[in-house]
Amino acid sequence: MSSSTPVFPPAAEMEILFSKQQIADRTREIGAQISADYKGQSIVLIGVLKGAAIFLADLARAIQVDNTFDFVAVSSYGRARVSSGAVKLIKDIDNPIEGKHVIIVEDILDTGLTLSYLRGLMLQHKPASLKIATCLDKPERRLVPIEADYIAFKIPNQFVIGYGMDYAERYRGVEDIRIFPAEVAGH
Ligand SMILES: O=P(O)(O)OC[C@H]1O[C@H](OP(=O)(O)OP(=O)(O)O)[C@H](O)[C@@H]1O
Ligand code: HPA
Ligand SMILES: [Mg+2]
Repeated sequence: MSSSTPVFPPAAEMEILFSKQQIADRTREIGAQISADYKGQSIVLIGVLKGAAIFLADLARAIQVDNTFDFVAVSSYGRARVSSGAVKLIKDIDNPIEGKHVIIVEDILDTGLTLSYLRGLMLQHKPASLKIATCLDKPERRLVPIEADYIAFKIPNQFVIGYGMDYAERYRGVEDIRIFPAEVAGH
């Protein structure tokens, strides 16, 4: 096969890191934690397209307090490989968040470049409070100091797919979080 031919092995052949059931259980726990922390208040969840869409959909249904949600999209050129890590906003929030309790929702916190950029941007809108919820945290890869307030799972430095996360836009709909084979990622 030519080296430029994309290889998309079946997800079923990849090792499961977290099963659909484990993800559902942790999401429910985080939803309960958020519901307790914001008791009697309203919150705005801001999902970061596209990866966070699926976690946000599940998390929103696990939160018992009044909530709305919105989405932002960013483009990142060479983010994973270049430490300059320029990030640009390509879709802003639809509704104002000034004075609101905001939680940015991500699928994965990796180098931290996406979330530190978004955090700075959202703070300019003067929310009453701003927190971060992420399904996965890969602390070993951090290039900028940033931590999430709600984390479903911490993971080692392995490339994962599923539950919203992609390899070349594939596998986002895979229900478990699986380890993408390093030999394919590095081909
Ligand atoms: O901490 P970082 O190193 O910035 O990486 C994490 C970000 O990278 C991925 O998104 P990506 O920009 O690949 O787009 P996607 O959400 O559409 O997959 C992931 O969904 C996070 O948003
Ligand atoms: N998988 C998918 N997308 C990602 C990852 C990962 O491990 N890290 C940052 N973006
Ligand atoms: Mg993303």
